[in-house]
Parts: sequence; C-alpha cells; structure tokens
Amino acid sequence: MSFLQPVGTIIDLGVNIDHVATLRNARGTSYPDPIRAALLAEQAGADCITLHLREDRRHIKDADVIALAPQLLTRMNLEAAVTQEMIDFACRIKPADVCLVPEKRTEVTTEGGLDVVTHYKAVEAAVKQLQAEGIRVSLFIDADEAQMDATAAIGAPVIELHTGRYADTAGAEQAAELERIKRGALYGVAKGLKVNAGHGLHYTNVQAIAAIAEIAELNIGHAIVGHAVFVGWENAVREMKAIMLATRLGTRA
Ligand SMILES: CC(=O)[C@@H](O)[C@H](O)COP(=O)(O)O
Ligand SMILES: NCC(=O)COP(=O)(O)O
Repeated sequence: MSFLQPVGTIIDLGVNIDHVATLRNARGTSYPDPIRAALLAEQAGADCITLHLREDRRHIKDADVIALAPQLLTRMNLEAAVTQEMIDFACRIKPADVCLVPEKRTEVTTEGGLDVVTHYKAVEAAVKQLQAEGIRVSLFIDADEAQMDATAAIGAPVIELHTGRYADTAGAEQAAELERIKRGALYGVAKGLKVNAGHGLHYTNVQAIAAIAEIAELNIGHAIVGHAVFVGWENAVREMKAIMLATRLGTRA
C-alpha cells in the first residue's frame, strides 16, 4: 500500500470539455465556447479540466488549449497521442498533467488503453521529455498488471484506468469488468501509482467506480455534456461531483 496518497478520502472530478467543442464545430461557430465551459465547470466543482487534442482535431483545437492554459484556476489535464508533434506541443503548453492515450483516426471514440508493453521505448521517451518540462504524466491503460508494471518501470506516476468496457457492457460481463478495475486499482496503488479512471462514465454507472477507494480521480465528459442539454452545464457538473462524493462518503446525493 502506497502512503503517497490519501487513499479513500478524496475523489476528484476531471471535466472533459471535448464535446462542447464538438457542438461548436458542428456549425463552425464561436459558440458554445469550450473555454467558458471550462471556467464555469471549475466554478461548479470540477477539480481539473481535461481536453483531448486529437491528431485529427475533430473537437478540441490547438487554439483552445493555448487560450485555456493561462485562464484555468484548477489544473489542465491534456490528453494526447504518443507522437512527436503532440509531445512537442504539450511541452510548449506545460499543463500540470498530460495523459498519453492511444488514437486511431478511424475510431469513433477511444477504444482501449495504451499498449505500454508493446510501445515501451516510444512511451518512455515521451514520458521523459514531458517530465523534463515538469509535467506530471499519466498513462491511459486497461486494468492490466503488465501494463501497470511497464508504467511503473518507465516512471510515469499516474495511470488512468480505461472504463469503456465496463460502461459498454451489462450483467455478468460488466460485473467482471468492474472486478477487473477494482483489482487493477489495488494493484496500481500497491505499485505506488496515482490511480484515475475514465471513459464512458455517466450518472448511473459512475457510482460503482467512485466507490473504489483506491481511485483518486474520474475524468468524465460526454455524459456531462449530454446531461447539460437538459439541466444546464453548471448543474450537470455539480450533480456529477455530488454523486461521486456521496458515493465515496457513503451518503445519498
Ligand atoms: C481518452 C478518453 O477516454 C477521452 O478523452 C475520450 O477519448 C474523449 O474523446 P473522444 O470522445 O473523442 O474519444
Ligand atoms: N479519459 C476519459 C475522459 O476524459 C472522458 O471520457 P468520456 O466521459 O467523454 O467518455
């Protein structure tokens, strides 16, 4: 058990603003402004702002990252692929956190975790370059011990467990995925890693993940943007944070 983090006492919400940009880009307008969404989300309880600068720029643009960085009151978690272009860009921006994620141009959304084992040397070089700029690096991986061993060996201090399969399944398959994530979170903390989680989480599946005491932060975006259509952006953020905290503290939201 790592004593580097207060396991089980806090859980942070990283609000991913990607799909505010998706709505903006649908018509090429200046609204809805992802920067405004990020600043309002902070006021509504977000502990950090996550944004994924994809290689195809389908939602977040370089200009969004550049404009947001100096305005954030909390911290930026910039998600990026392991490419020299993205690593160099991140080193220019110097966000508090960079989360390295896999990307396939043909994917609708992130389909799995980064294969750190297979791409060890490339990931290691990216991690070292980012860490040289004082950036804390997270690796977006499946809840797999070999991937966590490789992450720890490289020296990245944070992992984000991919919860997509948990979100996309039901019944016994989802229960098995949840157990896999629980075991992964325990293993990650035992390796001295900060353990985050994200992808596909929403207002009725987040509870089981937030209840995992070893998880320090959840990154959630698509569901918050969707819920905001009906309850408003700030309320959608507040509601998600309240559910997470109530689950972690064992009270009703
Ligand atoms: C890595 C991750 O799970 C999120 O950043 C997700 O990729 C959101 O962006 P997309 O919806 O474009 O996949
Ligand atoms: N890394 C997960 C993330 O940032 C948000 O994913 P989603 O909630 O949009 O699926």
